[in-house]
Amino acid sequence: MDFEPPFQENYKTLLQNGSDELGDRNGGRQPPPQLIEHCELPLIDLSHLQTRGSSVGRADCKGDIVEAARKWGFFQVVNHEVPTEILESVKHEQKKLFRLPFQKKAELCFLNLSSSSSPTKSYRWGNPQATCLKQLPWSEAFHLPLASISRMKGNDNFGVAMETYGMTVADLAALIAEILAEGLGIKGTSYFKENCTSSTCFLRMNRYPPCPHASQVFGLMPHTDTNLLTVLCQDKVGGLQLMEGERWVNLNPNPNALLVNIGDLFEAWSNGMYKSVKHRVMASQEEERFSMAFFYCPFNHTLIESPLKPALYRSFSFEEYIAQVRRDVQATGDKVGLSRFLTQ
Ligand SMILES: O=C(O)CCC(=O)C(=O)O
Ligand SMILES: [Fe+2]
Repeated sequence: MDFEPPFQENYKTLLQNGSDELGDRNGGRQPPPQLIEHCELPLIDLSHLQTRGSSVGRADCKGDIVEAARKWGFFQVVNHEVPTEILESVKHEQKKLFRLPFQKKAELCFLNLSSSSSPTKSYRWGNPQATCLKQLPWSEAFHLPLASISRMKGNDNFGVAMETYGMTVADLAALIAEILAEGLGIKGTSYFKENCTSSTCFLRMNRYPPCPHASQVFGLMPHTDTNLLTVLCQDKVGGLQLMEGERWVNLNPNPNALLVNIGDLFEAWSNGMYKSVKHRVMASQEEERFSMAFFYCPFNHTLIESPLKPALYRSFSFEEYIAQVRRDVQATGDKVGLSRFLTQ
C-alpha cells in the first residue's frame, strides 16, 4: 500500500519506547474523566430558514442554533443547501488524493500549492516535533487555502470540486455567523461580510489510517479550533469526541449532516457567549476514516473585538493570535489559547 505514510518506520523509536497507554485517554495525570458512550448533538433543519417558511419556524430555527452554540459549541445541520452532488464529488476527489503514492503526496510542490517563496507544505502527516506518543497524531492531512485552490482550477476535477465546495460552505458559514451575531443582539452586522471572503478560508482534508497502536496515540490531539467557525463533513466511521465539562463525549457520526463548531475567534467576538470547545479524534485499529474541515477565517489583519461590553478579552488581530499560538506550541507543545488575551 504505497499510499500509506511510513508511521511505523519513522516513529519506530517513539513507538518502541512509548509503552505508556493513553490510559485515561486524556493525556494527563488527572483521574480519568467519565466517558459518555454516545451523544446526539442538536440536529438543526436549515430548511426552516427559507423565506417561504413561517416566521415562527425561522425564529425557532435561529434560536436552536444560538442555544446549541452556547451550550455545546457544536451542532449538526441538515438541508444546508450544499448540494449532495458537490459533497459526493469532494469526497470522491479526497479519497483519490489520499490514495496517491506517499512519495507523491510528500513532494514539496505537489498540487502547486507550495513554492520556494512560500514553502509551507500543504501535506502534513504525524508530527516531526513529537517527543512522546501523545503528541503523535495518527493522521495525514492536506491544508488548502481556498485562495490557492482557485489558482489550481483547470488542473483537473479536483480543483473544481474543492473550489465549488469551498464557496458553497463559505456561504453557509456566513449565514450561521450572522444568525449567531443576531443571537447576541447584533442585527445586520457587516463584520463578517467585510472580513471573511472565500479566499480568507481554508479546507483541511483529513485521513486517519487504521492504527495498530490505537490505545497509545490519538488520531488528532485534543485542541480547539483557531478560527471563527468550522464546518466539518465526516464519514460514518466515528471517532470524534468533544469535551463537555470534565468529560469526553463520543459523537455519533451522521454522514448526512454537516457538523458546525465555534472556534476561538468567535468565542472572543461573542465575549465568551459561544464556546470554542476542545475536541479530539480517537485512532481506530480497524477502520480508516475521512473528514474534511472548512475553516471560516477573517483576513490576517482583522481585529477581533467583541461588540459586547465590558470586554472579556482585549482586542487582537487574527495574525497576532496565530503568532501567539505558534509561540506557545513551540514552547510547551500545546496552545494556551484565549486565556492569554483576558482583560483581567
Ligand atoms: O476529523 C475530525 O473529525 C475533526 C478534525 C478537526 O478537528 C480539525 O481538522 O480541526
Ligand atoms: Fe478541530
